Amino acid sequence: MIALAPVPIIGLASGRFLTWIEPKYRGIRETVSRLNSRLENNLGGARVIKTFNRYEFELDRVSDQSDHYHDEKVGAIKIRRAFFSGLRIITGLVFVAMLWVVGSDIITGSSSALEAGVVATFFMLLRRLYAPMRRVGKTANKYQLAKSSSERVFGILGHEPEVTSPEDAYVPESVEGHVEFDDVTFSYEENETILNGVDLDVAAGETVGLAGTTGAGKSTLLKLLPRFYDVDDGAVRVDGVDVREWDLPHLREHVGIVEQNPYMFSGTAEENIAYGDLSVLSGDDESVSDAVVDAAKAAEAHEFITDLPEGYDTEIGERGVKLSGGQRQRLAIARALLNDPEIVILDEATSDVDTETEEQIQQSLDRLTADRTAFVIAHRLSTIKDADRIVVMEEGQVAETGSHDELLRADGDYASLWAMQAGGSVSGAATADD
Ligand SMILES: Nc1ncnc2c1ncn2[C@@H]1O[C@H](COP(=O)(O)OP(=O)(O)OP(=O)(O)O)[C@@H](O)[C@H]1O
Repeated sequence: MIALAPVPIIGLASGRFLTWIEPKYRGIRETVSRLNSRLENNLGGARVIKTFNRYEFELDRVSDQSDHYHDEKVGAIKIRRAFFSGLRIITGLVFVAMLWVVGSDIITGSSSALEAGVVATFFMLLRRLYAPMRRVGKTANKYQLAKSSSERVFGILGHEPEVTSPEDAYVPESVEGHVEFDDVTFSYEENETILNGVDLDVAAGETVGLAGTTGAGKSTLLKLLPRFYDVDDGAVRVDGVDVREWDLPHLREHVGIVEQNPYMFSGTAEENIAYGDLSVLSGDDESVSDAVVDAAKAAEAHEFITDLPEGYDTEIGERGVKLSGGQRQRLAIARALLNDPEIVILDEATSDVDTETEEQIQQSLDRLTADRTAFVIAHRLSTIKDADRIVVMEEGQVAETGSHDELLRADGDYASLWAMQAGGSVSGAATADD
């Protein structure tokens, strides 16, 4: 009975231990993830930190997070140490008590059943009984540690995407590229309407330029087309079918996007262009795919790529850090050309580049938008001057539509934006162009 006395005590203590250690382990996971994201931010924003000389500030913020992590970790270690030491003390004390009782029995000869050899064997077996009992505690500890880690992992894995394909999704045999925004209302946050009743019918093959003051909702409107978000009210239709009824991968395959600051993966120039259509990669390291070269030529990117140290095989580094903004844009246009979508979205593709680069990008854009439905958001109005139609957005609504000449004659928002740019307050490009 003395030998078995620790069993219920260890069982109870293990139960208490689990409830004490659980919040500590969860705290450790949370603080370490905050510390990691702070470090990642610092690495990603290293240039901004250097520019503003914010070493000390960032060091303090990292130290703060590091201290929180340290405190949580030390808290867990204290509980763990108390628990495991407690287990050893309990089993040790029982061992001593057993020695005392049995030993004195043998010495005094009061128990005829106990011989020294039997007692020695009994104590050896007792050690074998206590070792797994202590292991129960260790297993409980590992279980709790794994539980708090897996809660975080499965929390992410189990996250349901808000935008998914419906059952019996629409899969088109061919796509024309007719796009309708029908009374579209949208907000990112509740009660903060960003788009308010936008109506826009764009024929297949038409090029629409979007203009308007910053924050008017131009980018947001176009994010609804490949379903990065869903409308709150109204509908976005492609070829007469609501995008929410489309098979999502098919929809996105037919909508190409060139962002102002396109993302480049670490890898070669060829691989980054081929991302638009991975089937063109032959797997042969020696030769460059003809389709990639054709796309690069159409995007005015071939020349600078062949000037790179290893041409198309040059590693352009994580996020394309070895390329200029204009070069990255042309690679992104080549990537989109290779995918050959029926609908393209170009978001402010010509801002922030010099005049020569702008001309090259303009040429590649013209090739990209030809024979496709195209939406071009541009801060430099010269980029969209020749669009079939220009849509001016203000405060989440369509304020004006028409051709460049019609809008100038109407003397509204577009005319004043144009006059402002021609006056050189935004960029000199419009002046030169006009
Ligand atoms: N992911 C987001 N979450 C919450 N609000 C957002 C998000 N993206 C944009 N907004 C808000 O939506 C409004 C419209 O932004 P949007 O980027 O569509 O404007 P824009 O007309 O394209 O502006 P710009 O010409 O400066 O790019 C802005 O007030 C912006 O703060």
